[in-house]
Amino acid sequence: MNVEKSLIYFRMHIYTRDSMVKIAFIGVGKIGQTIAYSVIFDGLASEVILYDIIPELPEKFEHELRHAMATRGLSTEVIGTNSLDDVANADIILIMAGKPRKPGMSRRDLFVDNAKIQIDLAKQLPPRNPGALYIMVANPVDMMASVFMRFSKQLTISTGDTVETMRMRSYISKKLKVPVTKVTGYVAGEHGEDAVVLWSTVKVNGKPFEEVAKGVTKEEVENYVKSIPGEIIRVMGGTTWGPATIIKDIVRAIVLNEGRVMSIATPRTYKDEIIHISVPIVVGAEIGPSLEGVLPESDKERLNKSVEDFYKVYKENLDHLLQVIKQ
Ligand SMILES: NC(=O)c1ccc[n+]([C@@H]2O[C@H](COP(=O)([O-])OP(=O)(O)OC[C@H]3O[C@@H](n4cnc5c(N)ncnc54)[C@H](O)[C@@H]3O)[C@@H](O)[C@H]2O)c1
Ligand SMILES: O=C(O)C[C@H](O)C(=O)O
Repeated sequence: MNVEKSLIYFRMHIYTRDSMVKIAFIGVGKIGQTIAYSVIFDGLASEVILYDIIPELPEKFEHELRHAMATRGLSTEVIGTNSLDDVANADIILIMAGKPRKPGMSRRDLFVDNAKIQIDLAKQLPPRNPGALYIMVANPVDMMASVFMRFSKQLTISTGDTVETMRMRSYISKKLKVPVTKVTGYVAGEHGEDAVVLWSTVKVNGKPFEEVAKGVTKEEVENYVKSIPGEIIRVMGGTTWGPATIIKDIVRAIVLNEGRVMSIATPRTYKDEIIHISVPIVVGAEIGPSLEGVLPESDKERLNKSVEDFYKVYKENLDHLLQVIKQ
C-alpha cells in the first residue's frame, strides 16, 4: 500500500437503513468490553464478533450483551468465540488484544510483548477479512498500529490522541467553569509521552486560550493530559469509560459518515517506515483531509519534534523486536 501522506481516502460501507456493518473486537477485556457495549448500544453494528484467547470469556460476554440488548429490543447479532476462524468478513476490526500497563510503567514499555501479539494477528486476520479497516487500541497504540500495518499490509489507524483531546477539553472546561461544548482544540503527535497540545486550535467560547485562561496555565493542562491516565490506572486498575466512549465515537464517525474532525493517528511514510501520528483529520466513510497543513509554525515545530522522537523510539524498538523474533 502506497501511503504518501497522512490523508487517506478509502471507501467502505456507509451505515444506512439498508447497509449492514459487521464489527469485530479482538481482545474483550476491560476496554474491549466497554467499547463493544458502547458500539452496540449506539446502534452502529448489525453484527458483532467478540474474540479473546481466554476460554469462555467471549461466550459469556455474549450472554451478558444479549441480556442487556433484550431490555432495549436491540437485534444486533452478537457472537462470542475463542476461534479466529469465526472472525470473518468484518468491515471494521478493533484490536484491544494486549497487556495494559501497570502503575509506574510507560505505554512504550509494552512494545515487545504487545507487538508480538500484533504480528500474530497481522498474519491471521487479513485472509479472512478482505478490505477490513483496522482500528488499533492496544498500547503503545500508535506503534502497535505501525507494527500491525507493517506486517499485515492492511489499512490501519490508531485511536491516537482522540483521548488526550477530550481530556484536555474536559480539564479546561472544569477549571474555567465553562460547558465542555464551548472548548475546542486538539492534541496531536503520539498517544502518550510525546502528545502535543496544538495551542493554536484551543479556543474557549471562540476566544484563544491565552485570552481567557484565568489562572490556568498551558503547563498545567499539558501535565493533566499526560498524568491523569496513570492516576486512573493506579486507583481504578485501568482506563475504560473515557477512552471507550471516545473510541466508540471514532467508529460512529466512520459508520455514520459524520465527517467529524478527530485527532486519530493515520499512517504516513516517514524515512523508511510507515508510522502513525495523530493530527486533526476529517473522519467519515472517507478519512481526510487533515488540518496539518494549516497549522502555524509554532505548532508544526512541536509536532515535527514529536514525529522525529516517535520514529527514533519506534525504529529502535522495531529493530530489537525483529532480532527477538528471529531468535
Ligand atoms: N488507546 C487507548 O486509548 C487505550 C485505552 C485503554 C486501554 N488501552 C490498551 O488496550 C489494551 C487492553 O487494555 P485492557 O485494560 O482492556 O486490558 P485487559 O487485560 O483487561 O484486556 C486485554 C485482553 O486482551 C486479551 N488478549 C491478549 N492476547 C490476545 C490475543 N493474542 N488475541 C486476543 N485477545 C488477546 C486478553 O485475554 C484480555 O482479555 C492495553 O494495551 C491497554 O494499554 C488503550
Ligand atoms: O494510559 C493507558 O495505559 C491507557 C490508555 O492509553 C489511556 O490513555 O487511557
